Amino acid sequence: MPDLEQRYNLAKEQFAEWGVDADAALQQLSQVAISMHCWQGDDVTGFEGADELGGGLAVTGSYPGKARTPDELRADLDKAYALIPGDHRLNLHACYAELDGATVERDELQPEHFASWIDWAKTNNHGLDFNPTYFSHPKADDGFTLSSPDEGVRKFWIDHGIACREIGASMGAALGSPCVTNIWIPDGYKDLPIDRRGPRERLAASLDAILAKPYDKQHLLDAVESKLFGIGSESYVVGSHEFYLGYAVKNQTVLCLDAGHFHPTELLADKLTSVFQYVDQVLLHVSRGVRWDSDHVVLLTDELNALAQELVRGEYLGRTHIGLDFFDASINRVAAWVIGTRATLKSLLRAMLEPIDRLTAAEQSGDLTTRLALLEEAKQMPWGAVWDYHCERSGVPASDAWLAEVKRYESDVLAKRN
Ligand SMILES: C[C@H](O)[C@H](O)[C@@H](O)C(=O)CO
Ligand SMILES: [Mn+2]
Repeated sequence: MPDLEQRYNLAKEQFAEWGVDADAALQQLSQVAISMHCWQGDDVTGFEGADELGGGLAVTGSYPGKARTPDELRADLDKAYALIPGDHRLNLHACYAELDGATVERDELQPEHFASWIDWAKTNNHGLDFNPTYFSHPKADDGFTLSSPDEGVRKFWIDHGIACREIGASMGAALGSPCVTNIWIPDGYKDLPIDRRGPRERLAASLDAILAKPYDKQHLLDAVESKLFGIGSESYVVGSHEFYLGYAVKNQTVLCLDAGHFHPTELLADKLTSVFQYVDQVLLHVSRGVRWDSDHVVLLTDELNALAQELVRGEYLGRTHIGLDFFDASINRVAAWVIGTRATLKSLLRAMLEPIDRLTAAEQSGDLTTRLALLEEAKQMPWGAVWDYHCERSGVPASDAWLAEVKRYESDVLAKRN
């Protein structure tokens, strides 16, 4: 049985015959930092003592071993990162503040409440991204936050957004890498609204107030995220795709596109070349909806491959922030991170190993037969040998060897939590 390097060298030759440089693909892949989401580790619970998940979000499953404290969550994240090739980021939500038993309302959060996260990120070479938390809170219980008709409620959430931008900017400054701070709100109606206009006008004004203060883009990048519907907001979501696309174009914020936030047959891949005509940067929330926005763990699906192909073929990686957004409590949570992050990296590697020049030449000369034939043959090229070698060279387990590590961690650590 040839070792991984020998297998790689054989694969590399085969790719070279196709006109593809496998070394260059691995070099490009190693530059990609995926923002792994903290909320997969504890079913979006956070550390404020919330006992119910709000905002029309739902996590199903009761797999044992969920992280209960910041230290447990960081230990679980460490384990996951150790099984993924490359240096990656962490995406934090405001409800993961460390308050040491004090009561600090969300509109009063400060960078110091995230000091341990920042120290940990610095030590482990992770960039940080951030999100204000507009759900799982009494002031969001009626389904409205930044678009609420109640001025006091609206002000509270505007101040939360302002506090979170300050926190994001200080994370970015401390780590020397811009912190993408993403606004997603759950606001909407279960049933048919009469006034669709008022909430959207209020949301636009609230966003303007939150984003009024300019920050250095080396520290903070603002993003806005749309959604089609949530549980309890089936008929109307204030922050729809059209709303935020318009807002992002007008204000040149980053536009967040979540794979689960569109109609089930509507795919993100075809949206990228359109939105990149009008916005400079995109934040992707890589997710996997099954029949609805179910936030299943990301796998190497056709949909994910198509997304990666668009990023690579269009040379958009430098303008794209890739974050994960799924939460599954029916399987080992560390494994969920590893499966989803490795799948996302694999999709990018496969796209980087495509014979793009030959495909483009075929298309431009009108030889659509060759284009289709090459696309099909590309599927059986030995990209798996390239991936395994990349894992080994990056010091992480190749193939399915990571699973034994997760199982060991489960019996040594997770199973002892109750
Ligand atoms: C927890 C996140 O803020 C959330 O998943 C958001 O990004 C979203 O996609 C809501 O459906
Ligand atoms: Mn999302």
